[in-house]
Amino acid sequence: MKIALASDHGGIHLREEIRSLLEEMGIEYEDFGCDCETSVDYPDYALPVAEKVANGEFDKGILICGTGIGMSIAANKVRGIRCALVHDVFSAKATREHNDSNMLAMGERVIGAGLAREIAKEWLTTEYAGGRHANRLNKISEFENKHL
Ligand SMILES: O=C(CO)[C@H](O)[C@H](O)[C@H](O)COP(=O)(O)O
Repeated sequence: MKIALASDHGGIHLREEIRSLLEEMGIEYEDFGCDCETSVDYPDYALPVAEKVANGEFDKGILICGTGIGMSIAANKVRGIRCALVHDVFSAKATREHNDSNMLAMGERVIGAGLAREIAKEWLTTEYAGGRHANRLNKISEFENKHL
């Protein structure tokens, strides 16, 4: 599994935590920034990283900003992306099993490092359940193919 990782200025500390988690878990990743503590615009990070996941260059992506909201809104504009904004472990598991989410967004100003690590770990290790959920995802794909 290869993970694409990015944050804006509001998520750099949590991004460091996720980097060390990925290293501990032995998961390959590439960090796409941001590189500075000055203010940047989250779509400049969310959109290119989401495109790399959508085109298969990376298996999944993790995005962090102050709330995770801006990153998730931007990433979900890319066809084929199912980016889940998650701040609890139950939802991390559910969104992999039910939504086959291929991107995870979290907010550094919302949760602490310990919880973020637990969420990411659950999300990275939970498999998609398929079955009835596939019908629902197909409906989203059909809409995307028709309208985007
Ligand atoms: O998009 C967001 C909120 O929905 C992110 O949390 C950003 O990190 C945040 O908006 C950045 O805010 P700042 O006041 O410019 O640091």
